[in-house]
Amino acid sequence: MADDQRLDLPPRIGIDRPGSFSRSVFHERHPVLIENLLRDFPYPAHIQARLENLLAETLNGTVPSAVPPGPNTPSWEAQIAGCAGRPWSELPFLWAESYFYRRLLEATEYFEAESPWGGVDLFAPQKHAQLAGEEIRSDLDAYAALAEREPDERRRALLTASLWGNQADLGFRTTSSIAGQSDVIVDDSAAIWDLVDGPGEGPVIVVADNAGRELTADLALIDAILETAHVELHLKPHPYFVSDATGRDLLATLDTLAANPNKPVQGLAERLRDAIRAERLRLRTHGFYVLPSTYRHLPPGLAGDFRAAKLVILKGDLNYRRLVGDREWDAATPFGEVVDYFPGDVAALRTAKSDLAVGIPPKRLSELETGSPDWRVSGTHAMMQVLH
Ligand SMILES: O=P(O)(O)OC[C@H]1O[C@](O)(CO)[C@@H](O)[C@@H]1O
Repeated sequence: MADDQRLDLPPRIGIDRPGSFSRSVFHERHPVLIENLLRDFPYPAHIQARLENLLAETLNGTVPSAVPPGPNTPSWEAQIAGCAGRPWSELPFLWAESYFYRRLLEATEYFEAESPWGGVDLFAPQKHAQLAGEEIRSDLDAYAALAEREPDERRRALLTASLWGNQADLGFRTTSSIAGQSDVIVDDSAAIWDLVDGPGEGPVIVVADNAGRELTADLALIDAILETAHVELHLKPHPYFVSDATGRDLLATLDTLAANPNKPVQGLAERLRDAIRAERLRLRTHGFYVLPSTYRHLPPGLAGDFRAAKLVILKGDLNYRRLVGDREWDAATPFGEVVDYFPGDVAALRTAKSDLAVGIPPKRLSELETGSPDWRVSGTHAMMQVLH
């Protein structure tokens, strides 16, 4: 279980505390997630049984020593060696969740070349439903209307849309519905644009999170960034957490944009496709993005890419957990102090959907704790935090 061993870091968030959000993910959300998979796919009996057994194991069992099939075997071997035989209930939240999703791919034979279920994205039905949905259509109508606005106003709107786009996380919606947008608790947006427009030949790297409404908003933001910088969009190499965006999702999203009746949206699809062909927009992926490690343990190649970038924009809650460390931080701890290890300039854009946060001004923090006690996990509060 590679993670930072520094003794002065707060304890890791676990999944054992009754009443905690992290425990509810395993005990309330995952049973529904498995039920949804059994509803969405006509799995044969052996896959149904594997899914049910996996769920039971996570609720009451221990971690087996076998390494689930798929890429990154050496990393998983090392990770599992540190956890085999331990009850799931004792595992750190980040590790347990990441391993759970890897085991889901095993149960559904995702990596089995000879299986008819091999390569079938188990979350595709939910992703497709969102891409075909009314909410995306109305997002794109709003995008089209932005064409009339002043450049600064457009930029502000696109960054805000990408930030709140993170609410559209289908895993989160498994058991919770998000009740509206409250406020942006920390807003470092000016620093983001300064870095994007600043000197240097390096690309702006956008590390994507969810497909669907979030990726759609991210692509509109990327189009605006392309006016002053090259962009690299980093996607997951294979399905992982519920709606995580892969290359296949990106292509489906471009098709959705191209088929939209609004001319400005069709124009967006065309510019993005041209930018990909011309390699001003590069699509990348990396095995690191589907491991339980934090960003403190970046592989050297990816760390070098981040160092050379103008700015790295990390989207979403899971990336935030991996950046900050999934620990019981005092939320008033300065963001820069916690992430000063990061190899380059970094911006985190997330709606808060898990227990951790840092960089909240103390006065604001006490207002939140009294006025909106569930602000950390409700998805209704957002933050844009920058280290440079
Ligand atoms: O899609 P995001 O923003 O990374 O969020 C994933 C969310 O799913 C969870 O992992 C729970 O399943 C949360 O902890 C996290 O907030």
